[in-house]
Amino acid sequence: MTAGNPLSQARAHAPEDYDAVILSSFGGPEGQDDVIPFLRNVTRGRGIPDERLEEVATHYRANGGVSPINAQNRALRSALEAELLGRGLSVPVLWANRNWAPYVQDVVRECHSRGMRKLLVLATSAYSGYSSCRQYREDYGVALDELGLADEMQIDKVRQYYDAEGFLQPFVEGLREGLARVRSQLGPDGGRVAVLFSTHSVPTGDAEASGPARMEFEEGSAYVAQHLAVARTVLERVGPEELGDHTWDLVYQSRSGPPQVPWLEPDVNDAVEELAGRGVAGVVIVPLGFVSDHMEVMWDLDTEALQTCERLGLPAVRTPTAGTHPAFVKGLADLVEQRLAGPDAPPRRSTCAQGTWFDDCAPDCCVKVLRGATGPRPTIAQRPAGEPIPVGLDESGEVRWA
Ligand SMILES: CC1=C(CCC(=O)O)c2cc3nc(cc4[nH]c(cc5[nH]c(cc1n2)c(C)c5CCC(=O)O)c(CCC(=O)O)c4C)C(CCC(=O)O)=C3C
Ligand SMILES: [Fe+2]
Repeated sequence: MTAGNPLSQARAHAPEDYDAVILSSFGGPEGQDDVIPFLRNVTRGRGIPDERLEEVATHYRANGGVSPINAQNRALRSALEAELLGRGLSVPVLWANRNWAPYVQDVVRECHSRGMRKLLVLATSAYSGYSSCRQYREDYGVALDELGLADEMQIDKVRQYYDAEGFLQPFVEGLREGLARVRSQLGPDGGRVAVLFSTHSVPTGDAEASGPARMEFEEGSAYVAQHLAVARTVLERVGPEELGDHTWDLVYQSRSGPPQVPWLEPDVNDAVEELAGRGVAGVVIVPLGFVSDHMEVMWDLDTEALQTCERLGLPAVRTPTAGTHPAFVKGLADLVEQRLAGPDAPPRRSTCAQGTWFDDCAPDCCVKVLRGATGPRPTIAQRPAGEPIPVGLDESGEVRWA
C-alpha cells in the first residue's frame, strides 16, 4: 500500500507536530531486589498463580536478577533518536515502561511539566492484541486520567507494524543463517528441517477478541492471522531453494495464567517432541512475536526449547530478533516520520497484509474487561465513538466502514 491509496489514507491519522516520541515497553528488573516487585507489577489483578511467579523469578535470578530488556530498549531509543536526527527530525525520543521505571505515568507527568502537549507513542510490540496493543493504549489512557491531564495533552500511537519491511528483514536473514547452520550439522544426507515460528501465547479469548470486532480473520483472530501472514512472507523471501526439505508451523511459548483457562497452542516444546516423533532431522526457531532478545526469548527459547531439542538429539538454532538491526531502526523511523507533519514522509507500505494497520483503533478493537471492572479502561489512539469503524473487507480487499 502506498501513500496515494485511499485505503491507507482511511487508516491514517493526519500528521502532527509532536513534542516527543515515547518508546514504550514492558520494562524489566535491574537486579535481584527488583525481581519480585517487578513480577507483582506485571501480574497485579491478573490471577497468575504464586507458583508461576516463583518459577518465572528463577529465570531472572539466573541472570543476576536482570532482564536484558531495559538495556535493549536504551540502545534502541538512542539508535532511533540518532536515525531521526540524521533525517533532520530533531524530535526527542523518550522511554517509558508499563512494569518498571521509568514508568509511563511518571514520564507523562514529566513531559507535561516540561511544556509538552503532543506525544507520539511507539510500542516495542508489533502485532494486534490486548497485551501487545490495547494494553499499551490503556497505559497512556489511564495515566492521563489519573493525572487529570486528558484535556490538556494529546497522546497518539504508532500503528502495529508486524508487516513493516524493517521488522521482517532480520527474520529473513536469521532464517537463512539458521538453516545453513542446522544443515551444516546434519551432514551430507541432510533431512527435513522444521521451521518453528514462535510467539507469545495468549488466552484464546484474547486471541479471538483481537482486531476490530466485526472484521473476520484467519483462525478467528487478528493476532494469529498477522503472525501467519508474516511467517508466510518470511518463508517466501527465503525461497524454496534455501528452505529445501522443510516443514513449518506457528507455535506458542511463555504460557501463564490458571491451567483451566485455554491459551493458544501448541507450545513450542510440545511441537518439537511431536516433530521428533515424525522424523524431523533439525529445528530452526524464529522468535517471530518479539522485537528484542529479552527474557522470554533468552529463557523460554534459548534455555527451555533448545534443551528440548538437545534431549531429542535434534540440531537446533534460535535466530535473532530485530533488536537494533539497522533495517529495523530505519523502519521505526519511517513509521514515526509518517506521523510527523512534513513534506517527504516515506510511503506507508505493507509487506504482507491487505494494507497497513490502523493508526487509530475502533473502540471494540482487542477489548478486555479486567476482573472487577465495569467496562474497558480509558485508552489513547481510539476512533471517537460514533465515527465509522472497519467492519470487513470486500472482494477486492478494500476495508468496509460502518
Ligand atoms: C502478547 C505478549 C507479549 C508480546 C508483546 C509485548 O512485548 O508486549 C508479551 C511480552 C513480554 N512478557 C514479558 C514478561 C512477562 N509476561 C507475563 C505474563 C503475560 N504475558 C502475556 C502476553 C504477552 N507478553 C500475557 C497474556 C500474560 C499473562 C498475564 C498478563 O496478562 O499480564 C509475565 C508474568 C509471569 C508469567 O510469565 O507467567 C511476565 C514476567 C516480557 C518481559 C521480558 C523480559 O523481562 O525481558 C515481555 C517483553
Ligand atoms: Fe508476557
